Amino acid sequence: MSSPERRHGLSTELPAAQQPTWPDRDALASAVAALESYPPLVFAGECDDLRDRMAAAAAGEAFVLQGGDCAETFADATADNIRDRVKTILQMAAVLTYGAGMPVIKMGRMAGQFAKPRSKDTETREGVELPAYRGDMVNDFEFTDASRTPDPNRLLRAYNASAATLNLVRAFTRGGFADLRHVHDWNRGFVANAANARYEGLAREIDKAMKFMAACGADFEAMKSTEFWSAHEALLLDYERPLVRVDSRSGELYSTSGHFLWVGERTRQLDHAHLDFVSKIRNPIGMKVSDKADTDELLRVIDLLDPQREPGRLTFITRMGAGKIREALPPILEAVSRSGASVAWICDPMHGNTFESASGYKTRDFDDVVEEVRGFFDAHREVGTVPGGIHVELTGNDVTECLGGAERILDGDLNRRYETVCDPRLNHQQSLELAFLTAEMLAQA
Ligand SMILES: O=C[C@H](O)[C@H](O)COP(=O)(O)O
Ligand SMILES: C=C(OP(=O)(O)O)C(=O)O
Ligand SMILES: [Mn+2]
Repeated sequence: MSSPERRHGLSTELPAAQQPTWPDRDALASAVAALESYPPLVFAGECDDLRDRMAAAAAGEAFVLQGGDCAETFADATADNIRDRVKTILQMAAVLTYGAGMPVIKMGRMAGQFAKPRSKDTETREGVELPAYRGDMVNDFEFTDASRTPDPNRLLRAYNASAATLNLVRAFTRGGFADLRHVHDWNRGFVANAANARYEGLAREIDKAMKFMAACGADFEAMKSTEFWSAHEALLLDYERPLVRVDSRSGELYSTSGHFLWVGERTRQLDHAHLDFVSKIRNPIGMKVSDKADTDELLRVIDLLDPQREPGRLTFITRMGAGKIREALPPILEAVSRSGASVAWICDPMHGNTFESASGYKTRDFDDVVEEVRGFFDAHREVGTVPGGIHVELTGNDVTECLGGAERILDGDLNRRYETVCDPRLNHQQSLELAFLTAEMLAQA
């Protein structure tokens, strides 16, 4: 049996928060050995390319859009769901590209987002206490003892679901589905809906720009495909460590589970395993930063993860809450700027704005989401730093999980299609609205 402890010198000595307790250690060892033998999902050279793209975002020459489910599930990894999520991201990206006047780096919270940190280790329903759902990579959402018991075979199912998802994403984005002319037509359909009349002006401007490009003889054939990157939280170390590989070109370590990995708010302790793990891989990496982040601690994180101050290496994904960002973000931006690090800044307007609705659903209000993005742009303007992108939990489906938006989803509507197994996502319509509103902010930035 191979030993994950010694593989590539990736330590398992350090404490790691939010890891499951696998009851069957032999099954875990077999699953880890199988993962070690599987082909990489991404190639190191692609990760290098993405690092270059992220350097442009850090410098204000590109804008990042990261989007996808809070928690992917095996059952929902269907062609239709994947297509509709990619379509939503492409539509948002087209609008943002126009607003920003810059390339948009498109990244799915996809093909690996199968593990979740939780506030509590257990969940209690009607007096029955079971392990919390920790993502399909660990256990099943169904509330039974058997389903909630962590099962290491799920690590292999997660790998397979990620491989199938990434394969289809690559096919969609390279095989003609991403044609800018289709994407623009879809967006015309969106503004044709009377509820979205507010966005007609911007859509008309984009229409004119497309006609202008066509008249100038722009090569639309070259715009039939696009780069699209995979990203997920590097949470479950029994999945991440075995998928680390030595790049045959450089001898350096890369995660091959996704192009971009981030460390979450609950696992970013400086002396713990997750930051140590990402410090050892060459991929572009991110870390979530809440309003509770201490600036001295962030400077030490930079020294650990980006000692060479390499543009594109490190991204901070801020998630502070609409009511806190204007106060909490500027001092952090100032301190990080002074350190000389060239980090990319991305706004996650979701995780600081979660609350329980009167009817008991975990939800977010669309207005809070927009307000946090506005606060993000304002904070960067105030300090003179670069707002580099947004990070959104979304789906291409017409779910009812977040309140508000032009369709005015109310608390009483949430039960109609509340389908997430973890956090509430913007639906297709709300996602496009956010893109139009962010494009307006970018145009003014
Ligand atoms: O996306 C992540 C959630 O915010 C995290 O898993 C915590 O959720 P919980 O408070 O429902 O456990
Ligand atoms: C758990 C998540 O976020 P955070 O680490 O910011 O809480 C998430 O992105 O789903
Ligand atoms: Mn989430």
